[in-house]
Amino acid sequence: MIEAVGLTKRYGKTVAVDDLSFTVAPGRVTGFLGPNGAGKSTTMRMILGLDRPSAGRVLIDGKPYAKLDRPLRTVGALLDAKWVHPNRSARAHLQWLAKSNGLPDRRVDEVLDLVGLTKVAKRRAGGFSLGMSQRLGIAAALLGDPKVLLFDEPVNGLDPEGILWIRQFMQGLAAEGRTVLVSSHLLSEMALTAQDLVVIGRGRLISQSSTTDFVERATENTVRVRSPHADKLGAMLLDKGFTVRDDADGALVVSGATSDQVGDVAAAGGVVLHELSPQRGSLEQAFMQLTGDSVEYHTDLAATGK
Ligand SMILES: Nc1ncnc2c1ncn2[C@@H]1O[C@H](COP(=O)(O)OP(=O)(O)OP(=O)(O)O)[C@@H](O)[C@H]1O
Repeated sequence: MIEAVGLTKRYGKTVAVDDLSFTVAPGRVTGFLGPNGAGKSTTMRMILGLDRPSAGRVLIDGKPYAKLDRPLRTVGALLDAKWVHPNRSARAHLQWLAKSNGLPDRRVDEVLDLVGLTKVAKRRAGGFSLGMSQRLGIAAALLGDPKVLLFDEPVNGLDPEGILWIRQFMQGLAAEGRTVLVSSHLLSEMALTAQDLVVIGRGRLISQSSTTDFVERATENTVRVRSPHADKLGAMLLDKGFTVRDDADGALVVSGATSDQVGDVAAAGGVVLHELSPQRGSLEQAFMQLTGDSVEYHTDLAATGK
C-alpha cells in the first residue's frame, strides 16, 4: 500500500507537486497518468526517498521510505533501465546489487529466471536491447521480493511483444497481492494494463478511481447502428426520445440508449439491421477531457490549420 497525504514539492517558485493525496492499493495494477510536467516523476522520487517533500508525506506500508528497515525488501523500482555498468554482465550487475543490499546470491538466479534472462546472464549489459534492459531493470527491482513495485514508463520504446510481456508481468505481480504503480504515456496500453488510475495535472490530483469509472465519467457511451432503412429507424428512435446523429458512412449514432433498446426498436418496426455495436469511450478521450485544462503547453490545431 502506498499512501500520499498532502504531498507537496517546490523547486524554487515551481510547485512540481501540489497538496497531492492518493492511495495505491495492493493486488491491483494502478496507472499513474498525467500530461508532461504533471509531477509524476517527482512524486515517484518522493515515494522512493530520492526527493524530500516540501510538505506532506508519502508512506509505504505505513512508513516513509527513510524509516523502512529493509527498503529493497519492501519496495522495488524501475526508474531508468539504462542505469547499469555497461561492461558488467547482467548477472554481475544483479550480484553487486544483491551483495550491497545484504540479499542472498541465489536470489540473483531466481530473478534472472523470472524475467527470462537466464540464457544471456553472462552477456555484458551494455550490449542489451531496450527490451532486455527493461527486463534486467525489473529483475533488479524484484531482488528483495518486495510487496510494492514502482515502474516509471516501463514500456517506452518497446516493441509489441515487449509491451505485452511487461503488461502480463505487472498483472502477474499484482495477482500475487503486490502493490504495483506504473506511469506511462501510452494510454491505450494503460487502459489494458491498469485496473485503477491516479491522474494528476499540474501537480494536483485530478482523479483517483477505477479505470472503468474514469472512462465512464468523462465519455459518452453510444450505439452505432447500420440499416438499409436508416431513415425509418432514425425516425423511430427519435420518437422514443433517443438522440440520433448520422455518422460519416451512413450509420446512425444513438445516444442515451443501450444496444438492446436500439435492437428492440428496430425489431418492433420490422427494420433490418446490418450492424448494432455499443461504442465505449476510450481512455484517451477521457484523459483529454479531464486533463485538458492542466496541460502546460497546448497545441492549437485549429490555429495551425491541421
Ligand atoms: N530538479 C528540478 N528542479 C526544478 N524543477 C523541476 C525539477 N524536477 C522537476 N521539475 C519541474 O517540476 C514539474 C514536474 O516535473 P516531473 O518531471 O515530475 O513531471 P512528469 O509528470 O514526470 O513529466 P513527464 O511526463 O514529462 O516526465 C515540471 O514543471 C518540471 O519542470
